[in-house]
Amino acid sequence: MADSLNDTHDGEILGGIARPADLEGPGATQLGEVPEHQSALETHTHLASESESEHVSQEQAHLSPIKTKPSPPPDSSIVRLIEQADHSAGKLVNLLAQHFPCFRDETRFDGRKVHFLKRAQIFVADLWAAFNGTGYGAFDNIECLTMFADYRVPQMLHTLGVLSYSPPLLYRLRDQKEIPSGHSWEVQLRGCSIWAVELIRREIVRQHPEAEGVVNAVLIDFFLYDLAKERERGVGGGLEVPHHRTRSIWY
Ligand SMILES: Nc1nc2c(c(CN[C@H]3C=C[C@H](O)[C@@H]3O)cn2[C@@H]2O[C@H](COP(=O)(O)O)[C@@H](O)[C@H]2O)c(=O)[nH]1
Repeated sequence: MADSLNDTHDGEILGGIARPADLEGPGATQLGEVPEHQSALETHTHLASESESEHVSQEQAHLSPIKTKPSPPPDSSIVRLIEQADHSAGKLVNLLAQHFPCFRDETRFDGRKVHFLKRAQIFVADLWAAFNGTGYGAFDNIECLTMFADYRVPQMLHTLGVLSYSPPLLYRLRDQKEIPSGHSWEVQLRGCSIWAVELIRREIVRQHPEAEGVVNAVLIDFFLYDLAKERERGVGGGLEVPHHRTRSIWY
């Protein structure tokens, strides 16, 4: 799935395993090494062992004290970040993930790192939608965002017959038992939803060439999410199976 995203879109799609080449920067490289509880901007510290401490204190006796300047607090003012992104939706997503650990929605699948960045992407899409693509909501490449991989859209895609589930997964969903965050099923539900929405987008464009550059994953996601909410209220036939249950901060 991810390889095809990469092959066909030249790394433009942000979610899934693909990561846009033009968005890789020092921040992006750093992300992989920063534990979730530690801000990417925090200084790396380590607790010295007892022998190290002794060694250090003997050495320090011969050295003048080192004056360390406290590092300035990170400028994570949201307007500054938006300006820094320079109208690139992908850049803003990565800046948000870099500055706010709670947006750093990344996991591993099949030995590879996967960047979903759902909340960072929905932030940018909200900005785009709320400002109607102008001012702070003006982005040159809104089409580089993926759908927002959580639990409503996969449920809707399944109800529409776009996604089909293996029997063990179906049992788990019907039982409404938890699927742990990062479990292969959860990652596949999210990843396949991204790919399914991309395939829907391509099919729309194939049938309506004038929709190229107009229809994007954000709009398809908003449509499917609203549809899922309607179906939940019993409008239009309900939903086939319950949505997956995962406790996580990433949705
Ligand atoms: N894929 C996708 N997920 C979406 C939305 C929305 C609705 N849109 C706006 C809402 C706030 C932001 O400003 C969004 O633009 C909420 N959610 C997610 O559903 C969850 C809320 O659960 P419940 O309320 O029970 O459906 C929560 O994880 C939330 O992030 C969407 O459009 N697409």
